Amino acid sequence: MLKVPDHQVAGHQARNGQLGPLIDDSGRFYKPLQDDDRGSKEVAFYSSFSSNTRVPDHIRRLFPVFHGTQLLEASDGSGLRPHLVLEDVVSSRSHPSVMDIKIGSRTWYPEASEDYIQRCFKKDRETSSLSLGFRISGLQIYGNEESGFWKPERKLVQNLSAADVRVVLKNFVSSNLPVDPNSDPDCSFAASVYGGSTGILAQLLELKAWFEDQTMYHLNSCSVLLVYEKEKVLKGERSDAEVKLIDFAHVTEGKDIIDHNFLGGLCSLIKFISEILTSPDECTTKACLRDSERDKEILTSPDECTTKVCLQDSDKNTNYSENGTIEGM
Ligand SMILES: O=P(O)(O)O[C@@H]1[C@@H](OP(=O)(O)O)[C@H](OP(=O)(O)O)[C@H](O)[C@H](OP(=O)(O)O)[C@H]1OP(=O)(O)O
Ligand SMILES: Nc1ncnc2c1ncn2[C@@H]1O[C@H](COP(=O)(O)OP(=O)(O)O)[C@@H](O)[C@H]1O
Repeated sequence: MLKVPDHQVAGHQARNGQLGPLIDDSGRFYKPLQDDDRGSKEVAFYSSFSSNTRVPDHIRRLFPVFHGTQLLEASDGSGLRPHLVLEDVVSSRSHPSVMDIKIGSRTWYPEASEDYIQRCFKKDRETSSLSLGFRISGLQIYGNEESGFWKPERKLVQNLSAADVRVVLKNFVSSNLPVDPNSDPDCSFAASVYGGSTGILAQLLELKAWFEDQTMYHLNSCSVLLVYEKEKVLKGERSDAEVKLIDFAHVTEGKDIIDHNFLGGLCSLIKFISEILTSPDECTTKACLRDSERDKEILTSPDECTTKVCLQDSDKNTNYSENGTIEGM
């Protein structure tokens, strides 16, 4: 029996009669192929990647397992449609905390249509992509049985400033939910989720080492999904924190060239996470910016804004209201 996923945090969703992914009880994730060439491109990537003997096993396990394609009734009622059959990477967890982070300072690529490039370029400028090399596309953080999940609105998440991105990466591994305006994220799960020899940082570093070498694929507009189960951490069990790469609708051939765009974004994410582990109370960037308007100033007129840069920790400027939205942005 197919159903709408409970723990999807970004992308096209199968709710309200729309076209989106479905899951079953056996741990499979069915992603519908879109009408244009995005669907066929993603199938081509998974087919190539899953049979590519040059991909080492420790890298392969950072991608969902691919089980081919299957014709299924689409979620929008339009009839039979081919779907990618993938491993459902959250299915083994009952209350997964999940974050989707789109990697790369540019999500467009020269081979795309002019219209697509313009749309991507606008989103990259308006989000943290251009300034940081990545943007948070969506997330959910499990609190407890009473509070359930904190799942901020996607548009809000995508408009975070550099400083706010750091706060959200801290929130993701904190026991106090962001809805409490009086408490800073305590980062109490940082060591078990981000740290350790098998934690998220170690997995991202393995990925980075591979991207320093591989020239087969350029992962344009692709995301890393960070997943963990809070209850395991609370029980003192070994953390199940995982990194999985998803969304390959815009992959292009590497043509013997390093994927600098992905590699740069990944390095930036690694820096944020490393700094949370080593100095959770300190400011990430030397020049913390008061708000995202300042980010834009730096990008548009870098020489003019140096005097305006504020050295104050802008964590203090972020307040979460009771309904989970972020105030003061
Ligand atoms: O439709 P939208 O505006 O939600 O845009 C989708 C994006 O949502 P977002 O920017 O997060 O709001 C969406 O981004 P996320 O996966 O949510 O990060 C994709 O970029 C999607 O394009 P594609 O299917 O990968 O080609 C985007 O779909 P298209 O607009 O390219 O169809
Ligand atoms: N293999 C998977 N297992 C579980 N969840 C997934 C998987 N692939 C994607 N998702 C969920 O679906 C969301 C959107 O996926 P994505 O492939 O980016 O779709 P789109 O092409 O519509 O943007 C992700 O943010 C994640 O929550």
